[in-house]
Amino acid sequence: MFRVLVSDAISEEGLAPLRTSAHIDIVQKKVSEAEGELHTFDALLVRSATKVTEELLEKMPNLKIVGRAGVGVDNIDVDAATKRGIVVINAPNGNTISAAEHTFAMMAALVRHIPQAHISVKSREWNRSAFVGKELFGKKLGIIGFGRIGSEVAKRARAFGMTVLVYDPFLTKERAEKLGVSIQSLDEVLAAADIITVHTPLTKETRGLLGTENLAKTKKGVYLINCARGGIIDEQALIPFLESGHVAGVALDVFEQEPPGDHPLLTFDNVIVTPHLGASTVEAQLNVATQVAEELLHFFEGQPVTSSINLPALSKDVYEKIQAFYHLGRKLGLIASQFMNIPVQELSVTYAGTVADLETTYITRSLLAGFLRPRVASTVNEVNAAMIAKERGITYGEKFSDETHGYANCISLTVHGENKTFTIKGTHVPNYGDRIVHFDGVAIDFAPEGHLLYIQHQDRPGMIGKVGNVLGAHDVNIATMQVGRQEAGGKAMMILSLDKPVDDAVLNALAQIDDIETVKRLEA
Ligand SMILES: NC(=O)C1=CN([C@@H]2O[C@H](COP(=O)(O)OP(=O)(O)OC[C@H]3O[C@@H](n4cnc5c(N)ncnc54)[C@H](O)[C@@H]3O)[C@@H](O)[C@H]2O)C=CC1
Ligand SMILES: O=C(O)CCC(=O)C(=O)O
Repeated sequence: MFRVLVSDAISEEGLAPLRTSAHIDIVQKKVSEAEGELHTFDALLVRSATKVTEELLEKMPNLKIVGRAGVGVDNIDVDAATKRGIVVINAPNGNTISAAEHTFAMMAALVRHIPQAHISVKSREWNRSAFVGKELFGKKLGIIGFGRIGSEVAKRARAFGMTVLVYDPFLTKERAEKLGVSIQSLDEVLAAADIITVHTPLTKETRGLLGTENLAKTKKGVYLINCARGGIIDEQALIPFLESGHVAGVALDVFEQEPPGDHPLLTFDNVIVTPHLGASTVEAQLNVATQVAEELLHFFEGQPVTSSINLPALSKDVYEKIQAFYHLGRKLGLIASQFMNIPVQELSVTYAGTVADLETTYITRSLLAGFLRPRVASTVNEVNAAMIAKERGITYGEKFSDETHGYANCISLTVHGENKTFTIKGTHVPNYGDRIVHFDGVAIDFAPEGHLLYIQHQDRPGMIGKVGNVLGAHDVNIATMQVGRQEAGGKAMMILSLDKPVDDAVLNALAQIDDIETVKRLEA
C-alpha cells in the first residue's frame, strides 16, 4: 500500500485517478496535523502553501515522490529532495491559460482602474472623472520571460492590437519567429514598454530583476505586472518609483511573503492586488490535480514519469524500449562496484549495437545508481546518483562504439580505480535475459542474478572438483557454474551461482586451495 499525504487544497475530481487504485491510501491533512505519521508516507502532494523544506523531508524517511499541483517549485527544496533520491514532479502546463488570462485581467483592471472604481461605486459614489483610463490598443507590452505563460499573454496582447516586445535570454530565434515576436535586450524592453509583465521563474538571476537600477530605465508612466513570483519585482525598490509617479500603477498577484501582511505597497491606490489567484480556476485546478495524480500513479506502477524536475524526461514509449537495458545497466554497476571494492575515480560506459540508438542517459543513471548502492548508506537511485557521484569525486561518461563482440547489443563498463582498472561487458538477449559476456579480461557467459561467487585461479586440472568439495563440505549448493580463461594454463576464472549466500568461513576455505588467487562474493 502506498500512502499519499495531500497537504494543500487540491481538486477532488483531479485526485480521482489515485482513488481508483486499491494500492493507494490518500490522507488529506496539513503537514502540521500529520506530525505523528509523517514517516509513513510514500508521496506528498502540495500546491504552494506547504513548504517542502529539508527539515520536513528529514521527518519523512519513506518519501519517494513529491508532486506539485502547479508550475513553480520554489516552495520545494529540490536539491534536498534530489540528495535523498526523492523524485519531484510538477504539472507544467495545466494552469498556463488561467495564469495568462489572470495576467490579462490584471492588465485591463490596472489601466482602467476597475478595482478602485468598483470600491468607489460600492461606497455609493459616482465619480466618473476620477477613473479615466488608457486603452491597451496601440501600446507596447514588454514581456520578460517568454515561456508557456509569457507566450499565451503575447497572443492575447496581439489580439488587443498591442505591440509585443520580448526579453528572454533562453528564447531561440526559431521559436521567437514561430511565435511572431522579436527578441529584444532587457534594456530595450525596459526603455520602450508602456506596460511590463514578468513571467520568469524566481531564480538567483531573476530575484530583484526589476530593482532600483532597472526600474530607473523604464519609461515614465510605465505600468508593471507580476503574476509570476513575488521578488522578481523588488517590492522595496518599487516604493520611491510609485511615490514619484514614475510608475503609474502596479498589479501584483504574488508577493515576496505570502500573505503580505501590513505591506507598505498596499497603501498605494494605484497598486492593485489579488491573493495569488493566477491558477485559481476550476479548469486549472482540475488540470493540475489530474496531471500530478496520473504521474503519481505511473510512478507507483513503476512506469516513467514525464514531468520530473530532477530526472531526465522519459516517455512511456522510450521507457519500454530501454527497460531491459536499464536493468542490465543496474546489474553491471552493482557487480562492478563489489568487484572493485576500492576507491574509484571514473566510470566509462560504452554502448554498442542496438542499445546505442536508444536514450542511454537513463541507462547510465541506472548503472551509476547500481554502482553507488553498495557504497553509500543513504538511498541512491537514478534521481540522486549523479549528485552523489559528484560529491564522491567519481566522474562518469558515455561513449558509443561499433564493437558488439558478435552480440546484437553490448554495454561495457570500465571502472578506473587507483591501481586497477576493471571492465565488465553485458548483453541483453530478448526472451532469454541478461548475460555477462566479459569479466575482467576473460570471455565468459553467466546470468547476473542472485548469490554469485567469483574465483580467480591458475588454469590447472582438478580446480572445479576442489571448489565443489569445499562448497559441498559447507552445505552450499551450486546452481550454475561458468568457467573462462585468458589462455591455456594462464589466468582463469569461475563464476558460480549459489542457492544461498556464503559466509566468510567458506571464502577462507576456498582461498586456502592451491592456485586460487582471489575469491569474492558478488550479489546481483
Ligand atoms: N500566479 C500564479 O498563480 C501562477 C504563477 N506561475 C508562475 O509563472 C512563472 C512562469 O511560468 P511558465 O510560463 O509556466 O514557466 P516557463 O518555464 O514555461 O517559462 C519561464 C520562462 O522564463 C525564462 N527565463 C528564465 N530566466 C530568465 C531571465 N533571467 N530573464 C528572462 N527570462 C528568463 C525561461 O527561458 C522561460 O522561457 C513561474 O514563475 C510560475 O511559477 C505559474 C502558474 C500560476
Ligand atoms: O497552486 C496555486 O494556486 C499556485 C500556482 C502557481 O503559482 C504555480 O503553478 O506556479
